[in-house]
Amino acid sequence: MSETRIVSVRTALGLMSGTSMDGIDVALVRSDGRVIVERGPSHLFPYEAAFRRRLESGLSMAQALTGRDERPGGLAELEVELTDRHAAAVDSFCRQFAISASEIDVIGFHGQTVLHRPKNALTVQLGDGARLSTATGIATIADMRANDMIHGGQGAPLVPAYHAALAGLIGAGDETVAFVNIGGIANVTFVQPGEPPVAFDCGPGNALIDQWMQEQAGIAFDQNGTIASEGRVVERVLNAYLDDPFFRKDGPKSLDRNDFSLALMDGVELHDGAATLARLTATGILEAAKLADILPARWIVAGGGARNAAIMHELRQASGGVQVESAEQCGLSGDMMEAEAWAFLAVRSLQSLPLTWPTTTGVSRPVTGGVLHRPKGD
Ligand SMILES: Nc1ncnc2c1ncn2[C@@H]1O[C@H](COP(=O)(O)OP(=O)(O)OP(=O)(O)O)[C@@H](O)[C@H]1O
Ligand SMILES: CC(=O)N[C@H]1[C@@H]2OC[C@@H](O2)[C@@H](O)[C@@H]1O[C@H](C)C(=O)O
Repeated sequence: MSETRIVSVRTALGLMSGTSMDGIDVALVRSDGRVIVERGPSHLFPYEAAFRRRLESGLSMAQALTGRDERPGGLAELEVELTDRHAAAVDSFCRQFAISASEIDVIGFHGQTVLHRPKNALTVQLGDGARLSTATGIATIADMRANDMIHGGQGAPLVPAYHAALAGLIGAGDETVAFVNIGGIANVTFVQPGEPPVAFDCGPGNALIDQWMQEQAGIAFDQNGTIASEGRVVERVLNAYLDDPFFRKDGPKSLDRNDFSLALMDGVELHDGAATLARLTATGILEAAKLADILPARWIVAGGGARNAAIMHELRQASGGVQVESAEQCGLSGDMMEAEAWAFLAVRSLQSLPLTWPTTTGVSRPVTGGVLHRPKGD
């Protein structure tokens, strides 16, 4: 009798509170952990300015942490509030899309990164998986970065496993596709046929631009890159940023939100500063292909930075004729890709499939990850 492998398709909800700290992205994905069966609805639940400021102060408090589970000062309280906001987002999402919690097999819960020090094998995400599971009544996988670090990995990026599956979904075939995420930090994944993904963080994304806009103009971000489009790149400042050894280092490598600052921007005018930082982001992305020595057939750009026309213009100018598309142009969601990824990773975690590879985080061997929490009383 021939053995039939039964692969179960799970319905998963991914929850992402990214480094830009703009809110909670929620996305539903159906998958067997290898193939994306369906990309379901998704929604952003934005943080109001006051909570965003509390998260920013959480980042400052976290500077002193030496262990992943330490929660001194206001961090414990902040973690409870953050978790409860995620539970409320799940509840609103289910109501909005008429989904019953019982239809969701698993939640992939990222939490909020408050500290990332790969050199010290330390990455800290606020978010209480047990509390979220009990509040929602849904099995929850949290702490997906931890096992990677235990096995010598950077703990980031984790989204490449999903990029690889997306390449299958869009029918990339024999082509090498580069997926770019321009979030608070930018990261790139090269998906080559028949190979594990090659990925790393490649430089600042929107976080630095947002800080610049806030500091210089009192506004949260450079909408559509309009300010940058009216400025001129200050080569002296650009080169000073690019002098950072990070840009010459081969991957795997990952960044903390605070690894780059505005310290080099002294004396720069608002528009020129925005233009310079947009060029910096684009340069970091394109340099990644040189560092990896991979020539992609196309670049697919996701994350909030894909809406910054100045960054997209810079990428297209300097890509050497290689097509640069937004995720939407490929029928994907640029805003929700990471939340979808966390749903997909949760299914992989349930099946003990690898979340990371030596080529994505530098982990010693492909490893799974995540900690499963079941609702109390189940
Ligand atoms: N219309 C727009 N024009 C320009 N920039 C935009 C626009 N919409 C969003 N952004 C930028 O995108 C950011 C949010 O990006 P995104 O949600 O991808 O980041 P994140 O997921 O928090 O970060 P990360 O991927 O690093 O965890 C905003 O802070 C803003 O800078
Ligand atoms: C430690 C951490 O939260 N890193 C984030 C951050 O934001 C972008 C980049 O830096 C990436 O490495 C990672 O997030 C994505 C979702 C990832 O792990 O793939």
